[in-house]
Amino acid sequence: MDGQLNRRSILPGMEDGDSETDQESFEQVTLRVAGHMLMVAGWVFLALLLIQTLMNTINRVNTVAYPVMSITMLMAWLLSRWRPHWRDTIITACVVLVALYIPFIVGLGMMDQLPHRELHLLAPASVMMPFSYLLIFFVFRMQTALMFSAVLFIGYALALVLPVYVLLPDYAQANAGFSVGVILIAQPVYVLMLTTFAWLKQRYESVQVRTDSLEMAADTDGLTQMHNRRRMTRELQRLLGSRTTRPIGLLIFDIDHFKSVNDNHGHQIGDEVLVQMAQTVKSCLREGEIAARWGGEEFLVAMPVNGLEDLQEIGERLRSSIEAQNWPLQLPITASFGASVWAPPETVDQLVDRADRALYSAKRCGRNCVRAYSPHEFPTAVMMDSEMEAPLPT
Ligand SMILES: Nc1nc2c(ncn2[C@@H]2O[C@H](COP(=O)(O)OP(=O)(O)OP(=O)(O)O)[C@@H](O)[C@H]2O)c(=O)[nH]1
Repeated sequence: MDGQLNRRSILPGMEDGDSETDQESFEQVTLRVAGHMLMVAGWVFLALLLIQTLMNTINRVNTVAYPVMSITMLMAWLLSRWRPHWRDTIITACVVLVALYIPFIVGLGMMDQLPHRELHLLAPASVMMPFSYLLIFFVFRMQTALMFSAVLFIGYALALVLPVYVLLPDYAQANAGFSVGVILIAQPVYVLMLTTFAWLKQRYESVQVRTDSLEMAADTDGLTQMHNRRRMTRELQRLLGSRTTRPIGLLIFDIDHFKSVNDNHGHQIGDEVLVQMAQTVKSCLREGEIAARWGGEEFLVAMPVNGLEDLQEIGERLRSSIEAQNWPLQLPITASFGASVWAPPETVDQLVDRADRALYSAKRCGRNCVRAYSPHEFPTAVMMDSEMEAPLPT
């Protein structure tokens, strides 16, 4: 086991690509639903205006707005075909436009048409309604927002309908009644649009949470909960790319004779040692230092240092605190360390490779020690296990 987990190993049967496909199809669904909603809202809106025109109740504002809105929507449609990746922005812009426009225009129209001062007050209220819905959907979750919106809508409908029949004389009722009808139809359309967006947002958030936890799992070692190799490589690249004034030091260490721990006491004890090792490393970390399980029984720590000596001191502190730990079954667990300081412009691989060579040197020197990379020492540094002579943990 190399300690590296990826999505495949976390969710058996789930391929890496699966989640990406999931997300892609979700985005497609999102856009399709939003597009359908916009189209429905647009058609309802145009139909309402068309009815008004046919019934000759259109006012001077609508005369300008009708062609303007039609042209805007046509251009939005053409634009989204021409630049598909702008589609969600265009759809959002159009929905906001239509959503604001419907009550606004109807409100103005109503002000034009209603003969009684009392009813004039209701017209601006129709402009305020969408903002109220918006606020409700902003504050509450979808189901609660829907409930409040329904209550608000019923109250508003009564406030609109009753005065028309109570206050207006017969001759004005038909005209005002029509405007009131248009306003009332606009309200559910608006709530429907907000509901759709609230639903899409909820879906998006749940996909996001799932994606984040998958990302997290893909970057974390399952046994020790430390960063894994994949994450550490990224962190190292970030560290080397950052403009820190201090040199970057790297420690790589490997538990001594870990195979014999497994062979003599079983893999479960081996795992316990690895978990305790991770806790020991984490407890020794200071701000700005990062650690990972690099693979198997190998760990890596990186941090800004003042030089190679400083790095060796940090390694020595870690080595002695590992040695001083109370390990499962009182095993005499120790680790050997390799240290190297980044020499630009070398890559992450080159830096790790130099630390790894120093680690071989530490193993060769009897283990349980810290060795720094020295370029003169390593032309033939790779040693066989049999040449190493530290005592085995029993
Ligand atoms: N329990 C357990 N063992 C692991 C895990 N990953 C790797 N190992 C074991 O770690 C051991 C590594 O052994 P070697 O590479 O021979 O190294 P070593 O015995 O530590 O010897 P030196 O490094 O030379 O001191 C192998 O027996 C692996 O099976 C793990 O996740 N859990």
